[in-house]
Parts: sequence; C-alpha cells; structure tokens
Amino acid sequence: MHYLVTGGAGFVGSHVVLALRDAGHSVVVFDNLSTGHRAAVPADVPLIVGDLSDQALLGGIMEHERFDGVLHFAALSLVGDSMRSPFTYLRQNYLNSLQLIELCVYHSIRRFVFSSTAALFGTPEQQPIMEHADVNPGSPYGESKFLIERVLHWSEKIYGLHSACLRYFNAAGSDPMGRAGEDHRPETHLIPLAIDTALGRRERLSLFGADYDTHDGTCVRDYIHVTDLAHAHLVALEQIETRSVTYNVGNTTGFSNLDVIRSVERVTGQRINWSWADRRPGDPAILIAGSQRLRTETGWTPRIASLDDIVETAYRWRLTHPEGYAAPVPQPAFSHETPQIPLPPHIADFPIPVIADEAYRPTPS
Ligand SMILES: O=c1ccn([C@@H]2O[C@H](COP(=O)(O)OP(=O)(O)O[C@H]3O[C@H](CO)[C@H](O)[C@H](O)[C@H]3O)[C@@H](O)[C@H]2O)c(=O)[nH]1
Repeated sequence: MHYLVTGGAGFVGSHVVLALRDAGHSVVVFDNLSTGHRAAVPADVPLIVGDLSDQALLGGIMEHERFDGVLHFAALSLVGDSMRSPFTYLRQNYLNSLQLIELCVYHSIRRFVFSSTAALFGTPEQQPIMEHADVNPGSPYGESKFLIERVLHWSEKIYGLHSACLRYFNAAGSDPMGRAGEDHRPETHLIPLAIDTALGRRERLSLFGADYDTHDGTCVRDYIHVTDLAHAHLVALEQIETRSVTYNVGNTTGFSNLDVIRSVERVTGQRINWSWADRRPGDPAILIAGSQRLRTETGWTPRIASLDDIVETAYRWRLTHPEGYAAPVPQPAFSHETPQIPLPPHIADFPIPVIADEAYRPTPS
C-alpha cells in the first residue's frame, strides 16, 4: 500500500513510518518540520516539507500520487501549552485536519488513521478508561482532537471514508533498533526530562503537583512504548478495510510521576535531582487505558510493556544521540530535498476545491 503520513518527522509519526516500511508499505512524509526533524525520516522515504494549512500543496500532492490511505500525526500536542494558547490549538489542529479530511474525501482516499488522545476524556471517574467512556476534554488540546473525531464520524456516515481514531495514552521509549527516538524542543515530557537530569544534562527536574488524589499524590499515566503504538496503526489499517474504529492505545497499567523517577533511577543507575512544583494546568490526575477493544478485535498486545524496559529504550537512544537529531546522522549519498516527488508544474496555482457536498459523494458502483 502507498500511504501519506502527515507529521511523519515527529516522534510518533517517525516510528509509524518505520513500522509501515518494515511491513512492506511505501510512504510519503508531509511535515513542516516545526517540531519534527528531517533526520527522523529515513533517507529513502520522500519528505515533502509543507504546512498542513497549505491546501493547494496538499491537494496537488493528492492529485499527483494515488494514496491508499492517510495517517495524520501533524498537530500541536502539548496539554499545558493549549491552556495558554487555546485558539492556536483549536485553529491549527481542528481546521487544518478538517481541510485535510475534506481533501481525502475529494480525492477518494478510503482510509484515514488519526492520532487522537486520552486527553479527550478529561478527568474521568472510572479507571481504566474504556472507549465508551464519556468524552469531556480537560484542555483545548483534547477538545481539538475530539472535534476531529467528529469530523471523521460524519465523513464515514456521509462519504464512506473509513477511519481509525487511536486515542494514545503516553507514548514513550524509542525504536528498539535505535533508528528513531524522542527529540522535542523544548522537551516537556517526563521520561526524557528525567533521563536528561539523570545524565547531568539538566540540573533539576520539577514535579508538577504533590496533592493529586493518587497513591502518592502525583499524577498517574499509562506509558505505551512508541513501537507498540506504531504497531497499533498497522492493525488498525487492517480493520478499516471494512469499517471505522476507535481504539484506546495503552498498556492498561498506571505509573505515578514518582514511579517514573524511580524507574529512570533504576535504569540509569543515577540519582535524579528533583523538586516539587505547582500543578500544571490541564493535567488530569489519572489516565489509564482500557484497551480491551483493540486487543480483542485485532489481537494487538504491547510487547515492551514494563516501564523499565520502555525507559531503557529511551535511555539507550539518548546515550547514542546526546544532541538528539542535531547530531550528525550518517546519510547515504542520495539525500532528499523538498519536494521529493515531482509535483505538477502548476502546483502553486492548484485550485483549492470549494465544491458542493454532492461532488464528494462516491459514485455508486
Ligand atoms: O517536567 C515535568 C514534565 C511532566 N511532568 C508530569 O509528568 C506527567 C506526564 O506529563 P507529560 O508531559 O510527559 O505527558 P502528558 O500526560 O502531559 O501528555 C502526553 O499524553 C497525553 C495523553 O495522555 C497527550 O497525548 C499528550 O500529547 C502527550 O504529551 C504529568 O503529570 C506532568 O505534569 C512533571 O511533573 N514535570
């Protein structure tokens, strides 16, 4: 199959690109490199550097290439950030995705995999959180993802676009073969920050909130290895041959922030210098996945399930990539410059399709 992967230079997207290629699929990555890295895209995978808001460019690419499906990762993804910049999150995540989905329908692309989030559940009473739990986003980030799920719901009902909404819990770790890793700038996620503190690359780690209603007062999260998460995309693609699905993707085990600190200390053999800080706005106390639907319907199961093993892969990547993707990564002589696939000469003038809904309807076969 031939897939377009938006945000394929980012943390989760780049691991999914590897999984797709390992499974024998061909991939084109579309990324504006605002948070992703050119070096995170394998050298023989075409990378088109462009922004999701550039409908003309996306439309031109879809006109030129026949994609069997789109996997959509490009998004702003920080809960705390979204509390400070709600409109930016809603506009960029929701509007850009809406346009992308419209383009998919217009170009008769039949499969769409969407990186959704546990953040759309807010602060649920019941843990683990099942797929049918009430949606009540606790942040504009979670809300923006839920709005896109609704667009996909109607896109299937009216136009037959099959989609998988994968609600990620906390993606962590790195490719066990060392081909990709986590490199956010600035880094805001607990595990890489704790590792960098253990390595002496950061002076101190702040732990946000000591008074949550959890076993030790710190937030509890369900950490899912990014390669297991990537495999969930492969099995989801099989499912959406015939229908749309929504899955929670997690390990079904919760670890507190203090548990994470202890795990990083075990794996690295170093004490972590940390101190308490105020709660971070938008953080729910506990998020633990009920992933039963994904497991029973697809047979998927996490292979790197222990927290120490997850941390170990992240640690190994950091040791070999102390500067993340900024360090020189050996590249073959053939290097990709934008755009990687030949685009039609009239690309810049490609008309933005503003078309009556009727035009989208698949012709009855
Ligand atoms: O310096 C830090 C950084 C984080 N934390 C805490 O560590 C926990 C995990 O925080 P992360 O930033 O690592 O991850 P989040 O749970 O905020 O968010 C992640 O998981 C979410 C779903 O649960 C979304 O998918 C989101 O995009 C993704 O970043 C939270 O309690 C957070 O407050 C700290 O105490 N100190």
